[in-house]
Amino acid sequence: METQSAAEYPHEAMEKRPRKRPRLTWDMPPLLPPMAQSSLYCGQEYVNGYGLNYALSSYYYSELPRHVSPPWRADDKDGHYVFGVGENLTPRYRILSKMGEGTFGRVLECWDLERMEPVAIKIVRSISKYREAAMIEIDVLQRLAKHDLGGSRCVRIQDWFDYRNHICIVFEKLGPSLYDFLRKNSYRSFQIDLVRELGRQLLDSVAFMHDMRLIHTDLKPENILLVSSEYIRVPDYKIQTSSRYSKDGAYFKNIPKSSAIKLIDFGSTSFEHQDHNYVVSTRHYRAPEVILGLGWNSPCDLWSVGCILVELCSGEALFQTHENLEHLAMMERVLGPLPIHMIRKADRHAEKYFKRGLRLDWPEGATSRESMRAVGKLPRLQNLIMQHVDHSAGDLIDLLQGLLRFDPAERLKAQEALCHPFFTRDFRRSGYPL
Ligand SMILES: Nc1ncnc2c1ncn2[C@@H]1O[C@H](COP(=O)(O)OP(=O)(O)OP(=O)(O)O)[C@@H](O)[C@H]1O
Repeated sequence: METQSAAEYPHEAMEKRPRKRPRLTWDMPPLLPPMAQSSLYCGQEYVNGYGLNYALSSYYYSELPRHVSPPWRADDKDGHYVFGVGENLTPRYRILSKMGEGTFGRVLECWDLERMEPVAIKIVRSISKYREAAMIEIDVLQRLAKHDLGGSRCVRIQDWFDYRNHICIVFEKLGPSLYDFLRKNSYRSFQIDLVRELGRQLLDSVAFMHDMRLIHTDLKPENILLVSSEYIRVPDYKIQTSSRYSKDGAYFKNIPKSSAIKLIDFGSTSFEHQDHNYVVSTRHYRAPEVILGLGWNSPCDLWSVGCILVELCSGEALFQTHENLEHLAMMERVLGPLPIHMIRKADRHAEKYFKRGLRLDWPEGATSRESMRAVGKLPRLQNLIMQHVDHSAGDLIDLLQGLLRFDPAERLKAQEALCHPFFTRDFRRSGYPL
């Protein structure tokens, strides 16, 4: 068994969906990347999909004084800060690479020249609505940090500042997201003991937030980061019996060396006392009450956890859809019929998905044969789990049925889920290292 770092993963040709799915714009076709204005600045991300290597950029930047910020330059057309690898952000932080991008801004790996350690800095777009949301995120992060004494559940904020009209949030640097890990591992599922350990930590973090009357609202594998980038390469016995993967190296899969995870992205976090009727969550993880316009609260996070656990077991998102009616049809296919009392309360935008206010307008309302096929090929929850899980399937199915209850009032709460036999029963199983 060899130990490697996730940053060294080969990019495999099994792309099924974009690296990062925008929260609310996901239902629209993804935007093409803007033309690289200059390969020297933020164009670095367009060089064959990889960042410029540090040595190359430090060649360009060798002329710059070491401890100053670069001269002011205009933001790009989307309000993103234009950066160059190797230059300083402020005199304290040197930019090493780009780690990620979301709706709110870009996350850069930087070297903290004061504490001599790597950090991740989210540079928020210089657009007022994102600046305002960033200030709320900072408030949430500071509340979480105050109460999460061990700092083990949510990413730690180290500092924040306003730089050239960009709110910059300095975080501890974490490893890849669970989504990145699955993707770079050809979407091979995680073994059940790892799913159990990830699920336990995820629910513990959600319970912690809910105790503080905070609702994350955007839980998804992209927003769950492994603390460490290290992984182990092991033989993949499941796949050795399948002819699907017979290329070189395909008999191996990567598993994280440590299962420790933390939540990130509190940009959409909401307070429980607020009025909740707007649309939240990334499509695949969106709860039925959100789609039906019934109003939502903390149970919407537990629905997302249910979808995430299925994805970790199967390797693929459970509800791969872009539209509401198809999404509801998929839910019914996997979980059974929607309760009539929820159908009756659907708001005026959602009532069109139902026939005479009694049942889903499906398959009559389907937009294409392809859509009907996508729904039709989905198995029932029990079968789906049995296909992927060898032991503990019964307990896992029972837990998922509690997390994926249509009625939010009946859905398991995070603390209740943590007490479920899937987590508490003694299987004399091999624990997964934290
Ligand atoms: N502390 C961190 N350490 C390592 N990588 C990080 C860290 N924080 C964020 N990232 C990377 O940056 C990406 C974007 O971060 P984040 O989700 O906070 O941005 P966002 O703009 O709020 O995204 P969204 O569009 O989902 O709201 C993450 O998916 C992850 O890959």
